[in-house]
Amino acid sequence: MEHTEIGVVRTTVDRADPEAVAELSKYGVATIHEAMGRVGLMRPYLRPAHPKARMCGTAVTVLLQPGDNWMLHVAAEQIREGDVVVAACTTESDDGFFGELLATSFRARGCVGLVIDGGVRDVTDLEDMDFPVFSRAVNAKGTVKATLGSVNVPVVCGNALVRPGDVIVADADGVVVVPRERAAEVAAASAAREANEEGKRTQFRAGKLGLDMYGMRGPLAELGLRYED
Ligand SMILES: O=C([O-])CC(=O)C(=O)O
Ligand SMILES: [Mg+2]
Repeated sequence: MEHTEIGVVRTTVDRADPEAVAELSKYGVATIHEAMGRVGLMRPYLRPAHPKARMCGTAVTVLLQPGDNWMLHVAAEQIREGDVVVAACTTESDDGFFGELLATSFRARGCVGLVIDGGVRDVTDLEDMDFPVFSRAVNAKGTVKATLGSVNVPVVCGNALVRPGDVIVADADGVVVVPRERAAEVAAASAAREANEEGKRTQFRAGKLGLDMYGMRGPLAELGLRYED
């Protein structure tokens, strides 16, 4: 997707249903990604800026220009309780767009985390604040406020399409985007998947092998797998 909308701030966002967001917050990124049909994952170069980072919320999207964090300040005004800010950039840039000052501002507006296809700084402070951030880099290099981008337009962040109001879940495994219309359905599918895994876990704990649980012996024999002394 091309980033074509520059100089726009959409002030009305159709956010995912809060109950579905609360449901999704119970599940890990791997579970949600699988339950969705193996789609929606951002690229794995987006990493937590500190180990405990985890978040679930509705997206306020930002389109940044490289080396310029002006639109993050514009976005702050659009944040509502429970939002995650998702910041993409018109072209690759790993400067330190965001730090503890912006985190303080975002949190005061109700923001529960940031995903940014760019760099962040002040990561020790972010950890002390327990403000979850996922970024492509940690970089002390600062940014300017000189060029227009956009807020609350569809963006591509970490190779995934994010529309304002979509659900973002991020944990140590990565970042997944759940389209806002699918939030309740994906939460239900995640619950079913988790129940299924609990069944398998119980059997593994009891010593059962995947070979038997998944009926793998027949296909392996058909392919000619031999057991030798
Ligand atoms: O001020 C900035 O441009 C980024 C930063 O370090 C902060 O938000 O603390
Ligand atoms: Mg700072």
